[in-house]
Amino acid sequence: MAAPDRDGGAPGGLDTPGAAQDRAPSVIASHLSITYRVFSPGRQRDDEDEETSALKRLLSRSSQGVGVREVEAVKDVSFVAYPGESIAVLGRNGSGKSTLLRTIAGLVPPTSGRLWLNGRAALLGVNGVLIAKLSGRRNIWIGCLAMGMTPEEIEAKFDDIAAFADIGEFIEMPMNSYSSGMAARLRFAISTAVVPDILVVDEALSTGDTQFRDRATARIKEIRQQAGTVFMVSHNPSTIQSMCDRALWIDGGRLLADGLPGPVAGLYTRKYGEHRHVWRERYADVHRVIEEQGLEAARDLLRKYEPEGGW
Ligand SMILES: Nc1ncnc2c1ncn2[C@@H]1O[C@H](COP(=O)(O)OP(=O)(O)OP(=O)(O)O)[C@@H](O)[C@H]1O
Repeated sequence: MAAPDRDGGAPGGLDTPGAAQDRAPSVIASHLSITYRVFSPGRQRDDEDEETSALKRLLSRSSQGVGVREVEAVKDVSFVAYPGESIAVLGRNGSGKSTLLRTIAGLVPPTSGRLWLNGRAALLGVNGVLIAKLSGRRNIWIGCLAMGMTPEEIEAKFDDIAAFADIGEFIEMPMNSYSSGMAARLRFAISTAVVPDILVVDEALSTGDTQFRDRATARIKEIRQQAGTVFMVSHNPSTIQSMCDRALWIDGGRLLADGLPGPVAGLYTRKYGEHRHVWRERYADVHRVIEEQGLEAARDLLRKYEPEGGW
């Protein structure tokens, strides 16, 4: 398939970053649309409970009240990504970011348009396969096997994964005894044990302490240096600026802008102001600082966030 024009889906008119355009693209999305079909069980009779009513209508196959609703989550999105790029996907709640990323990771099929991947894509996060009542050690095995590693590869990488997760003796304890930060570190360590050609990160970096974030950032840089392409959803402007060299702004399922992270994040912020995601991240930062450095440090941080004219 011929590569579509790089600016084809980015009516924002922003300069696109100077990626390694002499290299073959890693991802080409051409007029990509993704629609969910949601079964809606229709109206419930007054004299029946919800479950019975839905079941009856299902079994009777009556068309009355039973419907399929379509949700167009991603609409006519086109872009070309290159190895070594780290691309932030910005957008409000429900704008289609996760759907786009899940499609890139091969988890949701496109409804129309074309998606071409040069290499293996992996969604960061092995949540679905890990078993909370089993130990970290067992979960490393389970997660790595699920990612297609051979037992020999797991043996060879095991110590590195455990060291990256930095959970000490907890490795022998069930995962449900971990703090959220420990669990996040373990998941991240497992997920990045093999370097995929295309890494898809959906909010994984919003958990964990500052130190872990730094290590996670370094690990993502390493992946990029090994010629991987990274896509990540982030609502945090500083993460976007420090970790990404390109940003896609998805609004109502459409690609509104595609360009350097600064200008795209600037446009986004101008349209939506301080979106509540930013504040959610800030609250999380404040809580973390309280735990790690105490109240006084958290107060300093809050002062930094204080809007002009005060609270
Ligand atoms: N599995 C699903 N079945 C039906 N509709 C879905 C499904 N997943 C998402 N949607 C719908 O698709 C649209 C896009 O959702 P998506 O999760 O991709 O947005 P998002 O930008 O990632 O949102 P958020 O920032 O809240 O995570 C929304 O209207 C959502 O309700």
